[in-house]
Amino acid sequence: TTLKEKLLSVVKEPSGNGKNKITVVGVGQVGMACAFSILTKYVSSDVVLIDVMADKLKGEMMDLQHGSAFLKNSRVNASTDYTASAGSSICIVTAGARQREGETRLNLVQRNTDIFKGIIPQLVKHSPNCILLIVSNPVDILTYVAWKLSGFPKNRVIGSGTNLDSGRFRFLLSQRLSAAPTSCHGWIIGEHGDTSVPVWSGVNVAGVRLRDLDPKVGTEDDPENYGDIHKQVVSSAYEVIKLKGYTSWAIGLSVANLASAMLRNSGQVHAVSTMVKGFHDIKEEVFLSVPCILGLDGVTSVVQQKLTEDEKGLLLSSAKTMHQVQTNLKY
Ligand SMILES: NC(=O)c1ccc[n+]([C@@H]2O[C@H](COP(=O)([O-])OP(=O)(O)OC[C@H]3O[C@@H](n4cnc5c(N)ncnc54)[C@H](O)[C@@H]3O)[C@@H](O)[C@H]2O)c1
Ligand SMILES: O=C1N[C@](c2ccsc2)(c2cccc(Nc3ccc(F)cc3)n2)CC(O)=C1Sc1ccccc1Cl
Repeated sequence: TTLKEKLLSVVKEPSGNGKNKITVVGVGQVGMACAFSILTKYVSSDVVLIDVMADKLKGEMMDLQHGSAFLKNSRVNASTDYTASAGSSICIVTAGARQREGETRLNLVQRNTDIFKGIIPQLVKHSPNCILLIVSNPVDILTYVAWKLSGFPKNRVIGSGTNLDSGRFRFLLSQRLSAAPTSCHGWIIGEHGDTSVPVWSGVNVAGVRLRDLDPKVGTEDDPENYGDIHKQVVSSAYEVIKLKGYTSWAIGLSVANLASAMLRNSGQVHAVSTMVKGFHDIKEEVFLSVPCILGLDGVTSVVQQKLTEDEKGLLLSSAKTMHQVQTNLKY
């Protein structure tokens, strides 16, 4: 008998996975920030990393495993083989190619779509009941691609969308108002990134809408230029890239927050990318961000915001752009 057999008498062999198993595909800057945030915020005690770079993958796994004693005994595993992801409740996809100098967005989208062809069917095969949470860019289009490749119902294919945009907006607004970011309520919807849509009519602190105090808030002729806050959401993304070469912590924390909301079946509302055909007169099958109620089934409800004609117009033009790019994709 081995020392272990002398030490322990088995009552029952431990069964499969816990209910909070999360797989992260792509162990680059974003994927590792997601994994680290999930582990340190105790969102999951069972994280699996997947990538094609075997050495980087093993190194990141080992480095996180060595912290297990400080992570409430969370388990971290890694493999280039998708069998390791089996039974995941959430699969987070951050894998992707970086935009090359002068590369068109459409070319990058096709390259990332080709990468997704090797990822999504594998995740689906081993975790047929999971929620797919897409982070790779362009996130709204790639969430549509993941939905098409997975065959999942639309409630279980979610893009991080404008969750990060909204988080940056709330931080910047909190700086202007000297109130905590969690007390500054503002929703950025639509296409993630440069052409996102701030819903100024809903921006409020304790239910007091800034628009009710000053109808010019967020407009071009607002003497205090609150509209600059949304411009800064975009410019700060470029500034972080210029300063450190990539972004990681904010996106990692926002993705961990989404995972937590779903795993706790919380019903929390988050701006995430979902299939918006039928909302706000959108006729195309596209994914854009709107406020969604999140739970164990992914997106269970969409909040029907009252939008101005301008806000609706911006959404519709994003829907058209998405649709055009999507119809040119080969997958
Ligand atoms: N949605 C958002 O708000 C948001 C914010 C920041 C970054 N991003 C996006 O996240 C993505 C990742 O960014 P990053 O800085 O981590 O990039 P990165 O280059 O550091 O990491 C990408 C990782 O993907 C892996 N990979 C490539 N092909 C793969 C495949 N076929 N299977 C598995 N893994 C594969 C690479 O090996 C690499 O480790 C980019 O598309 C970026 O634009 C999105
Ligand atoms: O914080 C970021 N960093 C990225 C980044 C991370 C590593 S390399 C570039 C970023 C920063 C700036 C621009 C930009 N554009 C882009 C467009 C389409 C793509 F397919 C990929 C990237 N992307 C990726 C990204 O989506 C973000 S959020 C972001 C970007 C632009 C405007 C507003 C926001 Cl809230």
